[in-house]
Amino acid sequence: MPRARASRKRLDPARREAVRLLQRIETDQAYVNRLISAGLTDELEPEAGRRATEYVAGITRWRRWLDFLLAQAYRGRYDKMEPRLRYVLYLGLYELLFTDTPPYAALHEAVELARRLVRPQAGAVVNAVLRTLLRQRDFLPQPQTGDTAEDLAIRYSHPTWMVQHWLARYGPAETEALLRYNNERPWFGVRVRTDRIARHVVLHRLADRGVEAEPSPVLDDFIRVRRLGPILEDRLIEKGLLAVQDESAGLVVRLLDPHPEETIVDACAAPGGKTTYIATRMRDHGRVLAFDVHARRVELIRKAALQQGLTSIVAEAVDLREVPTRYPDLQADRVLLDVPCTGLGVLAKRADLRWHRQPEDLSELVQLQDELLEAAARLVRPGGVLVYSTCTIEPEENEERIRAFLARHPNFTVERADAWVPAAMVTAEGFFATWPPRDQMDGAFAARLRRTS
Ligand SMILES: C[S@@+](CC[C@H](N)C(=O)[O-])C[C@H]1O[C@@H](n2cnc3c(N)ncnc32)[C@H](O)[C@@H]1O
Repeated sequence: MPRARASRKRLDPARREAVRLLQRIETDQAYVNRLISAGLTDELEPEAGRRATEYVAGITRWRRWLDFLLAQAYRGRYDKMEPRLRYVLYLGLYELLFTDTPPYAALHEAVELARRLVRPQAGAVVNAVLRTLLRQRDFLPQPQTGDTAEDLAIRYSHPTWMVQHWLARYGPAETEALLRYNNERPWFGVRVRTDRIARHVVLHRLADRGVEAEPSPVLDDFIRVRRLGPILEDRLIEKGLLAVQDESAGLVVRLLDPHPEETIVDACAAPGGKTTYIATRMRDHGRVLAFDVHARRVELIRKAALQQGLTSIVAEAVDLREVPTRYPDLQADRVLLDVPCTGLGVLAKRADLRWHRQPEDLSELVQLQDELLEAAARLVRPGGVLVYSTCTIEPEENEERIRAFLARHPNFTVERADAWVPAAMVTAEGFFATWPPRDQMDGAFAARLRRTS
């Protein structure tokens, strides 16, 4: 009998693992990216591990929209549904809406998961809910709360406060473009050590392996790839030939424009993505002093420097605010201050960040950003350069910090970014600012300031 045979079949390990991970995320408040690197069951085949993490990342991203649809189709009290049944429904609906899995297979797998991981009768519930939504797939119910921010936040699965924030600043069309971008599979930036391997050689090698990749249109030593897996498997990173780095981060280093033989301070440096690019641009001649307050993260800078064969980098665990007193004579040619920020420019890459951020984070971070700017400014020699950068699109952490800083420090002036980065990414005030849907990279900001006296 086909039914009896189907239920004896082994459950698909990737889907079973996805349900287990969803449970861990909810009960332990675990971060998705940490789980993905450390939490997978050991005996899982690599392909199943990849699929499980893709399910979990996608479901995490789309959770609010999935909840909305499931609540419409479920005949009981959705808010009282047992968590495990909800995870199975998330997975089934996610597969139906966002993957190439044939609908019949997605439905069948979800029903089997419910029968075996929840209880035999739960299969019927899953079958009914998913079939209802499958029938409506081309005209799904839409939120109509009467509040534009709330409707967009549900439809694109973001917290309402974030959408309110962006609507007020960017208007509905730009906000919707950003919300869409945050849910799409982004390009990943990869820096090529072009002093060791030509960019076109890397592109050919990736093409041979069927990896979608293209040269960066804005940086001659970067490429963009749709999947990082093959690069990691190829061990090109361990060999020091490639580094995963968003193009927006690369452009910040171009804006700093370090030269050989200079003394550079990378003031908030871990894990060292920009530090190693700075040293590479200096052909490893000069001094790059890399500070970070977290000792464990400082180890990552050292590891990256070693891997990439860069000896001009000296990394130290220290709170930046103590550096001017610890090293009263330190006067650098250039200082990069890549501050801790809300990270709201990188939501496309970090599936769960949107759910961890709170509006209150902003005021705390802004205060720290001001303090770090004060310390960094004291490390710049007269005539030297200070670059302040973030990976957020929030003006409070960007333009507003620089305007306030300039009001306190008349001996610093803005140098327009046009000479170092594409003009389309330069604001009227001369700052570097990317817009993810337009530039197809993370949202980032940087200001280049010159100390005049
Ligand atoms: C945006 S990340 C830096 C990313 C890094 N520049 C890169 O490109 O790889 C901000 C860093 O600031 C560090 N940080 C936070 N508070 C600090 C402080 N008071 N002093 C020094 N570093 C600090 C954090 O540990 C974090 O590594």
